Amino acid sequence: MPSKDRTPSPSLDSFPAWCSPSAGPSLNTNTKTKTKTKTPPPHICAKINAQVAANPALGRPDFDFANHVRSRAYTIQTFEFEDGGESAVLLDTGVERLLPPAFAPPYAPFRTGTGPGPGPGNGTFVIGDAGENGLGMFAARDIPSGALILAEHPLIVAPYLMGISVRLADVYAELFRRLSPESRHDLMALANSRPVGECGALEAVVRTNALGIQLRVPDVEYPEIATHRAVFVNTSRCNHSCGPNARWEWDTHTFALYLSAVRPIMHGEEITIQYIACTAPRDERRAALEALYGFTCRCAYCTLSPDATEKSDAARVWLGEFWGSLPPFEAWCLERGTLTSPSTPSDEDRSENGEPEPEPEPETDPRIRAHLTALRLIKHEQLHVLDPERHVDEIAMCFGALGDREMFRAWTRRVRDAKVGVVGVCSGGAGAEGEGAEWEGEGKGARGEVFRKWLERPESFPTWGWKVGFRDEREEEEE
Ligand SMILES: C[S@@+](CC[C@H](N)C(=O)[O-])C[C@H]1O[C@@H](n2cnc3c(N)ncnc32)[C@H](O)[C@@H]1O
Repeated sequence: MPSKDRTPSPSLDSFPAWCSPSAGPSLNTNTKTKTKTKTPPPHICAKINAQVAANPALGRPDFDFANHVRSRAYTIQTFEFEDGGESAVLLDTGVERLLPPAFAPPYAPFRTGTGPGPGPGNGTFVIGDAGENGLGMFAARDIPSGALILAEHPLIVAPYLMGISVRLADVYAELFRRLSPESRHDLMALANSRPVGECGALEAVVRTNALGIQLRVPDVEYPEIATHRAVFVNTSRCNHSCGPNARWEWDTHTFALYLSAVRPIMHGEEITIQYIACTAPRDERRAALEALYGFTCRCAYCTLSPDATEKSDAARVWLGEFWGSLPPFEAWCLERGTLTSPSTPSDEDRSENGEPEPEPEPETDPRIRAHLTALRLIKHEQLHVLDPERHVDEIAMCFGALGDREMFRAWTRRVRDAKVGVVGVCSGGAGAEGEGAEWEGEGKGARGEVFRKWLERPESFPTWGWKVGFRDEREEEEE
């Protein structure tokens, strides 16, 4: 039961594009040109290289800005979508070549925007007052875990790092000029948290509201950072929480973002996302949000008592390192390596967040114990963005490998309920209002069949009895 790997949304740094005059490729707004360029001054390259290397979200410790600039050429254009949306984009010509000739329609009910201020949303969310945090997005109905909240195209997209010799402000001004008056209005109505005078108003709005989307950069001599800044009318209204109840995913095929619930969200509850990965300790998270987005996080997980913060930090760091330190499933089947569990929060702590996961039996296998601990900590820290289903999946696989019919069936039912019974989209569609709209499941047929087969005949599960088999073989060898 392999589950889909999700990469965390990368955070955005705040250093300016290289602005040295007449040394980088120029911005060509009409044609796709490749300009021979001089290498930027070494002090600029060194500064940018250091900043990229220091940002783990970019994953490029070896980045070389001089090479990057030498191989760059950009186009600037407006995409108009059949659903009425529009995006003004500045793209590397290599990125642009990889885009489909026409974008597929979004996979789901779509709404381009709700206007600049508090508004009706799409029947699933509304934009409203979030107190000290300004405006925010709120659930306009109960939203089940896994359900899609909205899909939307970005208003503006530009590379995070531009090897370009024009001022960043001019790039954004040109993108802005290409938008319709409504889109310009929506864009400039978004929040601005940058200090006055740090940069122009437009750039400040982009920096405050941009999410880091990934657009692959192909066939260039020096493959570069795929992170691009993208600003959205609605999703950019979502405030950050270190225990968010929603996640967004970018899809290049439809050139759209999909926002979905990671746990049930109650009617009226604020819909939050994470701007940075939230498995770092509190002080690191706060410092990153301060540096990257210019605000001090006020979420419930950043304002715990010192004692609770210490426990929360330990749990988050442990969860963040979990998959990297877990020996491969096959190695576990061969009994090579285990993963030790950290100390877990006490029962009283856990009761705040609903029913705790059941304590594992003392004789439970260490790998299964570790997954159970992870599930408990995810629930306690409200870190459902970390995919609790992945742990449920693995627990079912482990019980399968151990040949434990009862537990395999119990956990496989949980996997099935999460994957098959799960809601997909709000069938009321864009603009559906009131109680009439229903949540539809997806993929019930074929996937449901597979689960039925495994539940009826656990031996048909691909890795059934593996661990027992290897143990028996070893015992025979030893004899
Ligand atoms: C992308 S905007 C989010 C929408 C914004 N609240 C609005 O009024 O449009 C980001 C800004 O919202 C505020 N914000 C978001 N999450 C916050 C949090 N957890 N704590 C404090 N301020 C937050 C900060 O001012 C931040 O710069």
